Amino acid sequence: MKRLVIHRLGHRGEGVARDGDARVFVPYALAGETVLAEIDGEQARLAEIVAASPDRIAPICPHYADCGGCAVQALRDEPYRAWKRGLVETALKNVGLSLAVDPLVDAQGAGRRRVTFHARMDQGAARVGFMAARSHKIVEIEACPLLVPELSGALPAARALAQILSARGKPLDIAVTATLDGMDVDLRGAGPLEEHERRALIGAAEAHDLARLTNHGRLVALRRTPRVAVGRVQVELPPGAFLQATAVGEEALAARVLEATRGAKHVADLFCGVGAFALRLAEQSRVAAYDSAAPAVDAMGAAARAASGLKPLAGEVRDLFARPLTAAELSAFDAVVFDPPRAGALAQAKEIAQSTAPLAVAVSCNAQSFARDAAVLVNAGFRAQRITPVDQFRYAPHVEIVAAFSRSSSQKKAKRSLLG
Ligand SMILES: C[S@@+](CC[C@H](N)C(=O)[O-])C[C@H]1O[C@@H](n2cnc3c(N)ncnc32)[C@H](O)[C@@H]1O
Repeated sequence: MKRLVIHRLGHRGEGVARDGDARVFVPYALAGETVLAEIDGEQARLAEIVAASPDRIAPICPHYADCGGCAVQALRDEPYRAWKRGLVETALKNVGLSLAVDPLVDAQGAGRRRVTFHARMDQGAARVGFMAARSHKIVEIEACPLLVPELSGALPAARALAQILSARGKPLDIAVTATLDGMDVDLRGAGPLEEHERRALIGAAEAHDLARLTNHGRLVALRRTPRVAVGRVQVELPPGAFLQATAVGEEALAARVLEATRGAKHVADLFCGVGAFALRLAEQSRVAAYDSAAPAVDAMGAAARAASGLKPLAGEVRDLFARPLTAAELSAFDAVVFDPPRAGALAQAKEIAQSTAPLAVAVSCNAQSFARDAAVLVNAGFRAQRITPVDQFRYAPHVEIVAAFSRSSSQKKAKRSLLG
């Protein structure tokens, strides 16, 4: 057991201490605290807080520090917000960008509208909950206070579904999304179902009033078609489709995307998903939207066709990692919005940099890949107008970012002559 002084909160939310020349990460310890910890390489297990930080508060959840979902729940609001905003500032500094970052926007709203539980089978019994941090151990929980009330039945439903498949002995991921029509559940890990399992799952879907149950995206039970509201439009959600974690988070990101692109006649929305931005953008601009997930692009298109008063919205299925929009293609747009997965969009950012597009709006769920892609734009003459961190994963080390980058017409002209 070692006595350690925590000097800062790291980017995964753990306390960072020094043990001689070595750096040690102590989960659940806060900056300024003196703790006793068991050290194992770079990691340490918090055994006792000898001197607590004045910023330490009681966590809201009894499973905190067990279930692995929340990294920082025992920190006062103000330092918590400073830490999250600092994640973005630090990532930018690490790529040589010293840019102003807005205060953190709280986007917890009514709670997270999607959750993935894990199930492990133990002698014919399903254990369902969250995975402990840095472990495959399942922590069985009673409820998660971060979820929307519409997901209050998600755990009992997940337990019932997992129990039906427990004889397989395979671990499962059970993704549950709250929709306008009830819970939409997608099972992963079971493989193809036997007929008796399918029948039992259909029974459980009825008993737990699920809107839809799919297995690896394949329909098991459809009781109501799950829809989500996107602005004033409704979208029929394809199984397993991406959705921003909170409704308020999606609105906060979309509001900033709309504000930045106001006045743009023709906008590209790259990595559009089911159209969280594209369907709203189509209220003010002509939009071309791209994503590699065909069901998402189809759902967005159907929603646009059913809506009235939207400007033209063209959806295209395209793998933007393998085949990013080229600089020449991008030059047709007045603004380019891109919202890639965690890996970021390096190839796409390089094409934006080479294009004559005057405005790029980056939305990201990863501060490191955001900073790397932002550096590509800034080095090509774009100036950051506004960088806003949005907190829809409260207590977790994830932060969403929305940032607008613009460049002057002389820089556009220089690019145009390069492109010929
Ligand atoms: C962070 S989500 C954003 C979706 C949408 N903008 C939203 O806010 O709901 C990232 C999207 O990238 C898509 N995607 C992942 N890999 C891709 C690729 N290689 N090419 C194009 N789209 C991809 C996913 O299908 C997903 O819809």
